[in-house]
Amino acid sequence: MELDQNKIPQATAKRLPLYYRFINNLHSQGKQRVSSKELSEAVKVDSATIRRDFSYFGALGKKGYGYNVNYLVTFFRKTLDQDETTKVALIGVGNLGTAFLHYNFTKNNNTKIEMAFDANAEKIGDDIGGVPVYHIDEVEERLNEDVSVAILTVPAQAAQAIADRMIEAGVIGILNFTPARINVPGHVRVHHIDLAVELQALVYFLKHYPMDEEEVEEEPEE
Ligand SMILES: NC(=O)c1ccc[n+]([C@@H]2O[C@H](COP(=O)([O-])OP(=O)(O)OC[C@H]3O[C@@H](n4cnc5c(N)ncnc54)[C@H](O)[C@@H]3O)[C@@H](O)[C@H]2O)c1
Repeated sequence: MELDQNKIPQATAKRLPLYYRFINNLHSQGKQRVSSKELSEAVKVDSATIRRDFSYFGALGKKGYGYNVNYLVTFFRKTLDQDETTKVALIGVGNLGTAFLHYNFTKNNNTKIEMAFDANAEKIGDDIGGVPVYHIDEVEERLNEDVSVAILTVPAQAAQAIADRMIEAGVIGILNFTPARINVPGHVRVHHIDLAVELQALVYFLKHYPMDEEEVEEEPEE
């Protein structure tokens, strides 16, 4: 059941946590099997894509049976390294940042926001959703080697300087919610989440690829 990570297309790999969350729920409910149709409805990915994705995992659904939930759970846990918790730092405890701190990520997967930083003295010292908020000037002393991922929810104009600082402190993954494009060295991965772009994409897809209840067609790859 070994998986060569390099052979999984990136688009498939990105859907892994989504699949994992749902399959894990089924598993904890004691379900033994799941059909690609059920999966498709739950994770909102068309069933042809699911079948193709799952074939990369070596999970071949049987007609009239579907997929074996135990197999999938074991596989996803192993692949996503769910035994290990990834520690995350959040920078910018404003509207968006505060909402994230209240959201309990660990319920669904093993990432945990360990600490948060802000430049505003009024926000320092608070404990939001169980996460301590420190002054941004303490980044270097607070961030230890364990924290490898940072979520950026600062104003756009602060994004690059903050990213540089985080990387200097050992961060190798950045989830960037600011509209700013940031430059990073080659060993750092940035995922950019731009709600305006996502919304535009949704509207575009609604216009050009209207949903058809009978659909089995594949969505275009990113
Ligand atoms: N609020 C939203 O719905 C939303 C949606 C999509 C994207 N965004 C983007 O996310 C980012 C945050 O948005 P928001 O609405 O939470 O803004 P906000 O103004 O409420 O929060 C920004 C926080 O960052 C802090 N900050 C400013 N400079 C800093 C620095 N140098 N170091 C550390 N902290 C610093 C501020 O004190 C503040 O607490 C923005 O870039 C925004 O464009 C927001």
